[in-house]
Amino acid sequence: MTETTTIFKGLAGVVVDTTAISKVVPETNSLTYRGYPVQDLAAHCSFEQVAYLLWNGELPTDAQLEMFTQRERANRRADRSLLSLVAKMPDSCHPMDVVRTAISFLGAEDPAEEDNSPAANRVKALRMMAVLPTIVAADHRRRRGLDPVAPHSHLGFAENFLNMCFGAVPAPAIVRAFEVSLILYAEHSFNASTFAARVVTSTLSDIYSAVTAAIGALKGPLHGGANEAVMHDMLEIGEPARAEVWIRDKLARKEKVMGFGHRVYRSGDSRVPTMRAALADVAAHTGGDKWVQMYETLERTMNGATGIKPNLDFPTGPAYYLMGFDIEVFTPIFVMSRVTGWTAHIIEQGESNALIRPLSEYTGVAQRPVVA
Ligand SMILES: CC(=O)SCCNC(=O)CCNC(=O)[C@H](O)C(C)(C)COP(=O)(O)OP(=O)(O)OC[C@H]1O[C@@H](n2cnc3c(N)ncnc32)[C@H](O)[C@@H]1OP(=O)(O)O
Ligand SMILES: O=C([O-])CC(=O)C(=O)O
Repeated sequence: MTETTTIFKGLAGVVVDTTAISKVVPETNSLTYRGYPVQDLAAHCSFEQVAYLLWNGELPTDAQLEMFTQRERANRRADRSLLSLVAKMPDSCHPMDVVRTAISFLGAEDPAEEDNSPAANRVKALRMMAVLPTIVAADHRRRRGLDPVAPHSHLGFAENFLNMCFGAVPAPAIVRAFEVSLILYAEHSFNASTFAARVVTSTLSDIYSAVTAAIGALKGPLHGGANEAVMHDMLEIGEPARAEVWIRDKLARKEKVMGFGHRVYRSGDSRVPTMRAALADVAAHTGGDKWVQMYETLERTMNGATGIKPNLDFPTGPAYYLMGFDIEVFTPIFVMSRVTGWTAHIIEQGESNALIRPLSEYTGVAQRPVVA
């Protein structure tokens, strides 16, 4: 083992391991999943096809997709104990607490929890992907005082979730914009939540524990929680005409503007143009022009003042708001998508494992005796 005393705060710039799942190239502003540009996947694929790709390395044939879709649809129902657990969660807790608890409970219920083989983990990953929308939608409706809507086995993943949330499938343009957001959110190399999942997996712990840890990491506003923060900020701003002053004041107070900046990208997030176009489609269908204007003013002012560009959470915030979701459900939706990337990484980590345990430089009190 080689040791170094150089400290890379936040592991910035450190290459920790290899991965064959996705590649982020900040210089060319590109992101590929298993070699396919994410923009092409968003233009031509369903979320189910992308999940299959992440787990299996190749896009499915028609027959493979048919079998995969059937298995996903057959796993959508949450059992009574899980639904009653969701119903018992405090109204005051964040919906991310509900999904974190639900995944932990699924692990506790699974008699094969300790089987960490890739085959078993693929089965568990599909189950989590299939049941998470049922949990998120039931919790969303519960908070509105509504009964849950059961999953439908004849609807696609995105349509079924929207139907479970709103009791009807919205216009095709809204369904497609939502599905595009899921595809863009699915995977992003060694981000903080994926890394948390890999750390847990590296101890030979189980997939549910790793996903639970990842959900905890995603919740924070420097990571997935930013999509909610963006919309809270936009509502606080209220009108596009106030956006410029709002952002200048924020920067003058040296506060971070949520939805901007990225650890890896320096000249813009590769996924933003695709999601920005999806936001425009949603706004056109819902009369949400005001939020697009505010988006543009915030982007322009931030760029002029700092050169810092929006990340994916910036367009998804107003897009989800215009689709009709309560703000607190934005990050759980991110979980519904990213669970595919997390579990692909959990399987990859398991197949070539080394315990993840970095070093630290001690800066505390020098050694001293205990005086009895
Ligand atoms: C899906 C996702 O997880 S995407 C990320 C979502 N998170 C957010 O949108 C939260 C807001 N953004 C941020 O906090 C940051 O840009 C991060 C955490 C995403 C990445 O940050 P890091 O790589 O650690 O860079 P760091 O936070 O040190 O920023 C570098 C400089 O840019 C500034 N900066 C970076 N992002 C922002 C921002 N959003 N608003 C204002 N200033 C910013 C920092 O203040 C810092 O300035 P300084 O050098 O003068 O101190
Ligand atoms: O890569 C990151 O650090 C954060 C991010 O954009 C993501 O997880 O999608």
